[in-house]
This record gives sequence, C-alpha cells and structure tokens, in this order.
Amino acid sequence: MGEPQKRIPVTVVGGFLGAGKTTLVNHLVQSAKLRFGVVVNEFGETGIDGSLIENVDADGVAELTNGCLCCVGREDLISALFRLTGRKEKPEHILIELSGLADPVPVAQTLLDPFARTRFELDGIIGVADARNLERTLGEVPEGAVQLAYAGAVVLNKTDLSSPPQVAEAQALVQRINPLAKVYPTARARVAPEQLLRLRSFHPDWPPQDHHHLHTPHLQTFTLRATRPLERHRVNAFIDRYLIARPDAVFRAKGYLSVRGFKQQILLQSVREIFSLEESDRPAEAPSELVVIGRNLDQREYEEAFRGL
Ligand SMILES: Nc1nc2c(ncn2[C@@H]2O[C@H](COP(=O)(O)OP(=O)(O)OP(=O)(O)O)[C@@H](O)[C@H]2O)c(=O)[nH]1
Repeated sequence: MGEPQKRIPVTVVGGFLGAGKTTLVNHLVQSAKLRFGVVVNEFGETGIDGSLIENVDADGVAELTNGCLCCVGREDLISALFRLTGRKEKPEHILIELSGLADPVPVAQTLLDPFARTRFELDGIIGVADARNLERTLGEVPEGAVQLAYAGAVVLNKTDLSSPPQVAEAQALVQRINPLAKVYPTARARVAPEQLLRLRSFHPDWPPQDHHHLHTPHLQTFTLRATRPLERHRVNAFIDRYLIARPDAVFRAKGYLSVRGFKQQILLQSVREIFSLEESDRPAEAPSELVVIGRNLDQREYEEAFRGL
C-alpha cells in the first residue's frame, strides 16, 4: 500500500506575449524555497521555452509542443503533470507557463476535473502584463483581456521600461478588467513568492459557467531556420529591418542563432521594438532557429531574409 498522496498545488501563469512569464517562473523557482515542477506550453514547435527555464533539472520541466494547450492539450497536460509527479523527488509545487496566446480558463478547468483533483490542487492563476505595452496590446487584441480577467494576481511587469503615468494607466486598466485581482507593479517580475503562491484561491464552484473559450485571432507563428553560421552584421540588419522596425506587426521573436565568431549560440529575444542578445550555453554547431509571432507578416519574405543571413 502506498502512502496517501498529498495534493500538489499548481499555479497557472498566463499573460501576453513577451510580458515576462518565463522571467516570473525563473524568479519563483529561484526565490521560493520549494522544489518545483514546471510545465511549459510552447507555441512554436521548437524547444525554446523549456530551455529558458533555469534551476530546475531537465526531468522537472515538461514541454508541451502541440500548439494551443487550451484546446488540444487536455490529455497531454494531465499526462505531463503525472509524469512530473512520478519522479522520486516529487515537486512540492507545479507552475504551468502558458504560451502567450492561450486562454487560462480551460487549463484551470482541466486541473479541476475529478481525476486531476485526486493529485493536484489548482492554487491560483497569475496574469503577467507588460506595463509599457498593455494598452496597445489590448487595443489590437482585445480578446487578450481574458488572460487578466480570471487572474487572482497580476504581475504588472517592465516598470523599468515604462514611465510612472504609463504604469498608473496600466494598473487602472487591469483593475477595470479585473477589479478583484491584486496588482503588483514590478521590474523583472520580482514579486515576493508568498504574494503569488499558496493562494488557494479556488473553491469548487469555480470556473464561471458563462466563460466562452476565446482564441487570440489572426496571429501567425512561424519558425525560421538556417544551418550555416550567420554573419553578425546581417543579423543586426535583420533585427532592425524585420523585427524592431515593425512593432505593430511583430509582437514577439525568440530563438537561438549561431553567429560566425561565437562559440555559443546567441539567444535573441524581442518584444515589439525592445530586443536583447545574450550568449547562451548552447554550442554554436546547432542550427539557428527563430520563432516569430505577429500579424499580417509575409512568411516567405522572412524565410528568404533569414536564409540570406
Ligand atoms: N527591461 C525589462 N525586460 C524584461 C523584464 N521582464 C522580462 N524582460 C525581458 O523581456 C523578454 C521577454 O521575457 P519573457 O520572460 O521571456 O516573456 P514571456 O512572457 O515568457 O514570453 P513568451 O513566452 O514568448 O510570451 C526577455 O528578453 C526578458 O529578458 C523587465 O521587467 N524589464
């Protein structure tokens, strides 16, 4: 006879593309004194998001790569959760990081189904929003509000890139969408873990009966690939011309690039017109891959431009 199982709290982290979900997950893993399991929902088919999770060993991270977790991933999600808890050292808390396009409600519903409830307890939904871009994003993609509407806590991130009036406006906007949420303005998602974990915010009559599952429409995602090393000056020109010069069309890009002269791959991340380049720990022999998410983009044009780097 096994010992009775304690239910493991699960926190769902949702929010807009590039708002800082992975940054928050890494911060929680690093600062909360708990053994974590992490489920990452990739929107592209590459393993980029999983590789960005730090301080959790590979067996403690489950990647779901089949697109929108909210519609096709129910069984996958439950299997991933059971896989994480099948380890000898069971996680004490599980974080599910949604792709920036997913609706958190069906995921929360999955966790509340009777089978999942034998082992897991939905602890809370956290929404991550980018204080600098929130108004613009909601203007373009109003359906995105669902990612904040059901959150118990909203991390209003990137205050370092926003002016105080921008932060105040974004905070007011979040409270209009969700007057019940606690809002934490911050940079680099540095909110004290006890504000976000072990909230036990769900009672059995959740979820709302009238929730209609929403998709964020008209967004494209594609992966650009190249096998030979890229030239640095061409990469710079590509970033200028195809990513940051089109902030209303390219919402998010991230990937690993092998650039001539560098022994490790370079991690490129962009969120609208802000971008960063960092040396990663991946060897530069691997092919370059860049996931691009945006709207009204000519994929062929991007593929050709990337091939020419
Ligand atoms: N300046 C600044 N940059 C930030 C902050 N938080 C995150 N970033 C950067 O913003 C980019 C996106 O952050 P992520 O944590 O990957 O965002 P995400 O929401 O997980 O992204 P997706 O999963 O692609 O939707 C990265 O380059 C981060 O380093 C912040 O508070 N300030």
